[in-house]
Amino acid sequence: MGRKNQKKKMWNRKRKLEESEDKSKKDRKPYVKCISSNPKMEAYYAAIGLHATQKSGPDSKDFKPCLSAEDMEAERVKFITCMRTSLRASFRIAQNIEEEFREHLIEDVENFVGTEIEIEVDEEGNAVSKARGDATMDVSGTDTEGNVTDIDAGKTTLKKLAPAKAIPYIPDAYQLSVDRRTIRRNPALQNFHEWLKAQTDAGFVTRQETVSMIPPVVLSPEPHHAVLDMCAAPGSKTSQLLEYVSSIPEGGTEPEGFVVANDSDAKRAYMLVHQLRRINSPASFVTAKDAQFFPQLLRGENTTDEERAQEGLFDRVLCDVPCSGDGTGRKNPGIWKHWSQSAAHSIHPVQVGIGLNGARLAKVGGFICYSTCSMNPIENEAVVAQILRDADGSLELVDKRKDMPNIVARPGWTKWKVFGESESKRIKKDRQKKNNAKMKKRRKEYEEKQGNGKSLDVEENRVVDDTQEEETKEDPWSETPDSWDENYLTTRAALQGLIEFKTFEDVPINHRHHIRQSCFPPSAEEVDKFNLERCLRCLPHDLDTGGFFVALFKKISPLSARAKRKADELARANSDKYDFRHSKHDKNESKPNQNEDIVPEKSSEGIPSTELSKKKKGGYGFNNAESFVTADTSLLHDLSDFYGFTEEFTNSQFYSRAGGKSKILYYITESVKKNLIDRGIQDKIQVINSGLRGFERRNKDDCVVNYRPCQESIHYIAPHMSKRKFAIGPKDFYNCLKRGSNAAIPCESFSEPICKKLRETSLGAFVFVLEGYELDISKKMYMVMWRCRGDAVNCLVCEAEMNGFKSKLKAFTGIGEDIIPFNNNIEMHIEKEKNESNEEPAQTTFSNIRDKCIIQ
Ligand SMILES: C[S@@+](CC[C@H](N)C(=O)[O-])C[C@H]1O[C@@H](n2cnc3c(N)ncnc32)[C@H](O)[C@@H]1O
Repeated sequence: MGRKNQKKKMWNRKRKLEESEDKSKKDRKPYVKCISSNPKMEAYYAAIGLHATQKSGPDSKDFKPCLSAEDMEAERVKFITCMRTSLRASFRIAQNIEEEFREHLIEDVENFVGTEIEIEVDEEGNAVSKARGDATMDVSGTDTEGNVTDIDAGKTTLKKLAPAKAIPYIPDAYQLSVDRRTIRRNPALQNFHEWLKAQTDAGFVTRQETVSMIPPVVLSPEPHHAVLDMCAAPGSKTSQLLEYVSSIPEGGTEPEGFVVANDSDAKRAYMLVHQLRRINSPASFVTAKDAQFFPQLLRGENTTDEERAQEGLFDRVLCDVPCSGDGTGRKNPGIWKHWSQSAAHSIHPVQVGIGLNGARLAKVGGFICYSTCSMNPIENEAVVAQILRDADGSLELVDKRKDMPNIVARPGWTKWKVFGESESKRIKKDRQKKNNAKMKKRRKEYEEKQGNGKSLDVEENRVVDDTQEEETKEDPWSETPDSWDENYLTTRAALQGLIEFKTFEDVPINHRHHIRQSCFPPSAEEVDKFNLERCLRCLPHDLDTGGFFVALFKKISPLSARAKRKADELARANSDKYDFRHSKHDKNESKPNQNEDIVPEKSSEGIPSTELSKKKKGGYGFNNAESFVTADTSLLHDLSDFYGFTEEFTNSQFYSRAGGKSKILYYITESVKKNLIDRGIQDKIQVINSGLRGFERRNKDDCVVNYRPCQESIHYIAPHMSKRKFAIGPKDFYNCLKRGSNAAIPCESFSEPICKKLRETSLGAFVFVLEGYELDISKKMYMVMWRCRGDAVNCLVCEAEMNGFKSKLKAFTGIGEDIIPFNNNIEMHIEKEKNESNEEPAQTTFSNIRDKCIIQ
């Protein structure tokens, strides 16, 4: 093609791009506030008694029944008002970082958001966006009472926001008085946002919803524990669990515990790997499998009697199951639009199946946590009751309230009403037709002729009330029920298509596969036995959070053969009905295999086609083409020689996923190898990832050993290195940090002895460690470097980790600078308050609250 034509094509492409950008700008709809309302959801929750209990006193953590209609209405209003405000953002400081450094980060938090902050708001009190001048965010209810500052700044004013609060039942966690969008977009919070991003990238801080932090704290694994997270993606709870098991025992060089993070959706499991990379721990093992079929990991003939007696491998199991998610309405507007009671019934059997398999996989004496972000008893207490029923006395519920003294959580319910949704597909279609403008008009005319505004759909036993539908469209949440009488509330629910079934026998036979016996409340005898009140029910207005449910089981004996059979049957029935097995590996499987021992599958049936094709190309293991296999021995020998490892170390801890001279060698902990790989986990399920990248092959062939260590695992590998490792002082360390990632750093810029050593070092990778931290591995002060051809070295550390090093170096030695200096205005503000009141400004310290927050 001639040059002229090429240019023409390029200009055409550019023009088209500009046109499409212009078009998309024009088409961009203005920000419209989503109405958080759903009449059916409101009618359902009122009818099943969500507003029937209240706090015993304003600061009480106990609850009592609402005895009057006024009390119930007050409860409803509190609930609704809260549900309609946007969710406050929250974050926590990682638990696996050094105490000294944690204190430093807490100080940063105090400086940034520990005092009242003034932010710019528009005339309606909405926070002003820095990205789009016209867009505004809802921060209503976040200001300190009546404290709107009357400073005129054109159309905007300054409004004082309450300081961040330490979350009293989660260690080192904070809840802000603004939502995520405001943090992202308001200029007053820009520095704090930058700080938050940098610390998140470095793995020291995790932005996580407050209630989502509860299950790992309830489980509180010990550092040597084997933990299973059955439904793990996107991984916020997994990273929290990983922090518990990532600590290195005294005298050791790696964690003893591990977390298996599983999700049925392989794509989501890959996202999980990305999320966990921040934590930089080798103690994770990511798999993709329907949790109902996650296998028992016995060791065939080598299984000991003790292992058989314990039944499961895991000390802690988290079942954060898929759910309708109606507790997340404060951050997910879609919940309001799409809520349906059927969703709870549909997901209920899968939730029971996952919980039961979790119980089977736990050790006797271990704990299983069941959690959902739904408020619906069908997904909560009904599931817990069925798990207890099927487990036949092997499990008991544990009340964690006493270990989390400041948590406000309502007791689990022992009775509830069961509703079915009357809307069949046909009825739904009809209703959509009715809402069609033309149909509506005709219908109105017809009904006027009939002389009333209502018609009864006899077939479906459903009252259709158009006038009501019109009214509720506006703002159904602000509508007080005419009466709090139970019968009235049930009828009101019927108006929304919700039909109550008093007993299972009332459920029409053709609906019983959907509305199951297990959805109904337990019998009086079971109520006494199950102790459902020990569950934690978190309602949004109790702690200004999302809605959440948590139950903790203790496994007191192995599951009976009958219980296991039941679990198998349920899982099989569910897998026939629902396609939760997103992974390619799972889709070819139809039988649960919990009771199998590790017999590698011999047949080639059930192998994903991609894996088969890989086999044809590469000729490696067919069960799991991505299996971890011990790396090439000659390569490991060369590595040991060049970096000074013992061969025992390299031979046992480096794996490749493709065999031969693969691009990456993975570093896997002894405990992951012994408990998972050696037990044949790879023969049973799809393994997505494990360990950390230990060595990476270089494309250039200019060095004796063409593999360089990776920064992500260097803290675990370097203690075993006896060659090419240099301890340097803080100034030399900072010298590398200030130059940035991959920049050439002249040898002469280091102190004289280090410069001399560097000049004597041959081409290739080496490691710097901060003096005094050689054996203090948990502080992670190792850096991967490269000796270049000229008189220079490179620092092979990415930008995010460089920032992390800067923060730590400043905290440990006082040298260097903080990555994001905090807002000077706030400093001035504290100073001003101090001068005015001659005492410390209120709420500037979190330490008091932190002291109370030691989880036992
Ligand atoms: C509530 S989310 C889990 C959230 C996660 N624990 C966290 O804290 O980030 C539920 C997850 O379960 C997965 N899932 C759905 N059905 C599953 C099944 N049968 N087995 C395993 N995972 C499943 C979904 O893909 C989804 O990622």
